[in-house]
Amino acid sequence: MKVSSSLRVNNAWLRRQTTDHYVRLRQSSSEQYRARSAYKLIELDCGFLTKPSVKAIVDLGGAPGGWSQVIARKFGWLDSESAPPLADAQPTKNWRGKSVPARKQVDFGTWSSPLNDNDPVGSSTASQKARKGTVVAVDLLDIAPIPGVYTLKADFLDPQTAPLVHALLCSKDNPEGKADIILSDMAANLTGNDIRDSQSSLEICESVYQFAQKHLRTAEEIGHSKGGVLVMKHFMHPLLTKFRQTVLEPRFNLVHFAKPKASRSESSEGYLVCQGWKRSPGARWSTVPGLPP
Ligand SMILES: C[S@@+](CC[C@H](N)C(=O)[O-])C[C@H]1O[C@@H](n2cnc3c(N)ncnc32)[C@H](O)[C@@H]1O
Repeated sequence: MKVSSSLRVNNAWLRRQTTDHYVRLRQSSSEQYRARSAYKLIELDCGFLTKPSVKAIVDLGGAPGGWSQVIARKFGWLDSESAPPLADAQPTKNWRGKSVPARKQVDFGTWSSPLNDNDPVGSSTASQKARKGTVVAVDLLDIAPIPGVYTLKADFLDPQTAPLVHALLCSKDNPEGKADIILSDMAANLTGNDIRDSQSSLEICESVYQFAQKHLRTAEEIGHSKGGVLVMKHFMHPLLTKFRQTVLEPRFNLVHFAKPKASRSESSEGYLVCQGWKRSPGARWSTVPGLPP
């Protein structure tokens, strides 16, 4: 009997799904993570997610929401019914200065606020106490609401996106709109062309780094010693080691490659974990056409 190749692929996928430790863990655990990738972040976290000074986290490539669920849980949002006070809702204006109420279509994407619309401005002491931090998750795809998480549907590589992420980070406790931690699990759709795919991955890392240069907090006790933390997914690229050595290492106290156990061994993905963002300027870098060095 002839077995079609798509049937064979489906069978292999099914076999992998039913035997995979993390798929089973996800299905049996009470956390109800939306994606097995949640366990990658849990393994990558060397304590930075729980530092008391961490108040603002950006989750890039956040759909379907596994990493944001992990963060929301660490911040205490998932243990509480209460929403943050409306007084902290940002932005009240979009990047063009237009007023943007919660849950509104904006010019290049949709963002939704984690706020409870019925909660009047700063009215509830309980909600003040429950406020543990700001989470902004960005993806090309929809992210179903998660308590405590602003979700923004937009292309992070579009230059219009970064100002909106920044605006969402701004609050009365964080008027500069700095992020303590920037996470990127972004991956472009694979084309099957290894050179093109690894180039896209490096371009994504460069864009995330450029965002970090502007928006990552220095000097707080967060990662290794002081300063913000940046975690970026990457695929193998001939220039990756150079990028790490010339760009990341001069700007962070500690940079290491990590391959969490939850990351499938057959995947060439890995993560750059950079801790302790320093104030001093490092090497300038850009191979992305159109982006300033
Ligand atoms: C591996 S998934 C992330 C899984 C996520 N960390 C979780 O735990 O649910 C990678 C995501 O990156 C997103 N992505 C890829 N390129 C992007 C871009 N330019 N802007 C925003 N999101 C992007 C994809 O849409 C995809 O949802």
